[in-house]
Amino acid sequence: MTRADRGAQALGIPGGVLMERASVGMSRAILDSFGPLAGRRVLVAAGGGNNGGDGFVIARELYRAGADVAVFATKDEYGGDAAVNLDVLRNLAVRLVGRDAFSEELAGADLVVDALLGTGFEGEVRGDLSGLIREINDAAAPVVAVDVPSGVNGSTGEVEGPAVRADLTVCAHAAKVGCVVSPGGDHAGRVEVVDIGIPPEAEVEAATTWTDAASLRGVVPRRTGAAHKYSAGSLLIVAGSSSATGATVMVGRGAQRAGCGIVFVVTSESAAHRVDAALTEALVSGAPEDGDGLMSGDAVEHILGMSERASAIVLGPAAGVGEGGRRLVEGILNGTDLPILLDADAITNLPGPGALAARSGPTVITPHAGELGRLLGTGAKEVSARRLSSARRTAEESRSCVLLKGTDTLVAEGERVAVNSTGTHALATAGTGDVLSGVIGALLSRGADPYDAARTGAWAHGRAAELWLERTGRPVESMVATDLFEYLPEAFAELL
Ligand SMILES: NC(=O)C1=CN([C@@H]2O[C@H](COP(=O)(O)OP(=O)(O)OC[C@H]3O[C@@H](n4cnc5c(N)ncnc54)[C@H](O)[C@@H]3O)[C@@H](O)[C@H]2O)[C@@H](O)CC1
Ligand SMILES: [K+]
Repeated sequence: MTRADRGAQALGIPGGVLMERASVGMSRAILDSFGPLAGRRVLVAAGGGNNGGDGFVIARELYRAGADVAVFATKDEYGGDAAVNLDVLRNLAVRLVGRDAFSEELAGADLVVDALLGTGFEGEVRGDLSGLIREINDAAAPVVAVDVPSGVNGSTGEVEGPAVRADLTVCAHAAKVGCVVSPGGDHAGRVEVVDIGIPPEAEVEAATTWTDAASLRGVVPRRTGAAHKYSAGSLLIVAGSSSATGATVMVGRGAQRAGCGIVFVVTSESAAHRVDAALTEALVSGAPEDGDGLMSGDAVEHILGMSERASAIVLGPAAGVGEGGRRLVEGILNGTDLPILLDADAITNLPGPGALAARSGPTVITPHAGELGRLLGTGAKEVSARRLSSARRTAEESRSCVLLKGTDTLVAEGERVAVNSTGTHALATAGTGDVLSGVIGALLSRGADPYDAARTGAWAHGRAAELWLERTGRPVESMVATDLFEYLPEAFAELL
């Protein structure tokens, strides 16, 4: 954003013009959501930088719309465009209030505009600003954040101290990373983007992008007229144990609904007939198991033999954790160059991200924060606090594609990170992760590259859950993972 902003100014567009356009657009968005504001009390809290400058223009615009506007400015002296716009307010019937009157204004406000800190902020909020932020969060009035909720790092989504909890965040030019990546994203409320007039010459290619349907056009591999079941994608699923067959079935059915031509399954010998009965269209075989009913290291040979008929492998769900599992994972990773997706127990069986770096074939891992925390040795809490950098770091150290699950599922590979746009908390239920592995595995088997397979899979999986909610009108709590199968085809249809 900073580079796009500077680029526009280097082309000759004055910073004050960008500020005016941003703030006028934001004001319109505010009025659309909370208007009409005639006679209503609005409190604008403005910080010392250009985010505060935006706040001054928004104050002027909402005043023009008839609101009773009070502005609290944190600094005594302003410079540049912010100073110009603060001076305009002195000529209008907008009340400029001091810190002593802030709390009282806040108590009487119908709407609060948070223009304290924007993209110029990082680290932990210093000084009196943290007190202001706490007060805003305790107030009854709805809160609109300008560009980024104050206290949220706009570039990473990290939150190190108090941060504003907004109902609406209005972003200039593009959604800020911090407004969509957790935990910052959980502070942003609804996110709206307003155009501020950045010309194409000043556009910057972002390292972090938003996976929406438009960004996936042309990415999903199509089945051609000359296809046979192998050319349409042949996936080998290595999963489950004698006592756990459900996950295997979920992966298989997810893969089938994501267009995989043929699914092979290898599972523990004593479970094979049950998986076979549940997966009508799949070819299921059993592999040697240990005393606990888990596939043992001895299963590697059988699995590698089966892999000769496959174009991708999904390795992991419910296969068990331990010495046998470790030998299994190691043997498969080193034994084939096929694209491999590792999930759940297969991730836990890895000694560290470096264990994947030596592979010559493509690898995708799909951990949640707990699994990634174990893999990195940092713990789930640290991963949850720094999702973007944790995913990036893992992608770098493992030289793999990393899908970090969450409400803001991230897909990281090399320098790139994609933030998924679909999904609902209905997905917070057992088995949905297995379905996701199957979907991504199917896309890998159909020839999609790992990054595209992972972000397409995440998008379609989230979209299927949204469609289930829309079509059935049922409460989020009642969704089960198998509900996704009916809606995956419709989700994919939206991408074709
Ligand atoms: N031409 C431009 O530059 C445009 C800027 N825009 C607005 O300007 C914002 C960026 O402005 P700035 O770069 O001036 O930065 P900000 O206004 O986001 O932040 C700078 C202010 O925050 C304070 N600050 C920084 N770190 C702090 C910390 N840890 N604790 C307490 N205070 C801290 C600084 O002292 C300074 O007063 C954007 O978010 C957007 O709202 C938009 O108006 C679009 C155009
Ligand atoms: K803000």
